[in-house]
Amino acid sequence: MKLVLVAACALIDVDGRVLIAQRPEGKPMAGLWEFPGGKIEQGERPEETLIRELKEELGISVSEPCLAPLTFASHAYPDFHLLMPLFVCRRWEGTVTPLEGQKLAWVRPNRLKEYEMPPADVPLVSHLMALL
Ligand SMILES: Nc1nc2c([nH]c(=O)n2[C@H]2C[C@H](O)[C@@H](COP(=O)(O)OP(=O)(O)OP(=O)(O)O)O2)c(=O)[nH]1
Repeated sequence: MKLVLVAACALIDVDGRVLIAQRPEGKPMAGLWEFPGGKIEQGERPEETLIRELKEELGISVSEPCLAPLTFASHAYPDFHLLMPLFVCRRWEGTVTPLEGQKLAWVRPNRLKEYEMPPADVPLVSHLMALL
């Protein structure tokens, strides 16, 4: 079974809301809501992946000390096993902008369950609720 490493980040605004993004049409799991992030590339550390992805997807600059590890997902999809650390970040520079045409939503943790997420993400929501 292929092991896929993905780094994900819950951005949290001053009101304690969490940013989620809708996976676009044409991608696997299209329409589901996920945490921003992406696959960890060869030679990258997860923090570097997130700094790169948050810039590419959302146009914001994040510095490494602002990325705090929260928990991780370990989930068997039919065709690969996902190992995904989830960081939280409360400070960034710039304005969150959907640069890849994705829909974004700022959601209170107790309402995250109203948004359908990939199965790997479901256990992560309670960790966010406990944090916030
Ligand atoms: N970014 C992110 N990915 C997630 C989450 N939950 C979850 O199962 N995934 C999965 C979906 C994908 O299989 C993988 C992330 O890959 P990706 O978004 O960089 O890539 P992709 O599926 O668009 O595929 P590709 O075109 O880059 O090959 O992790 C999540 O909360 N955030």
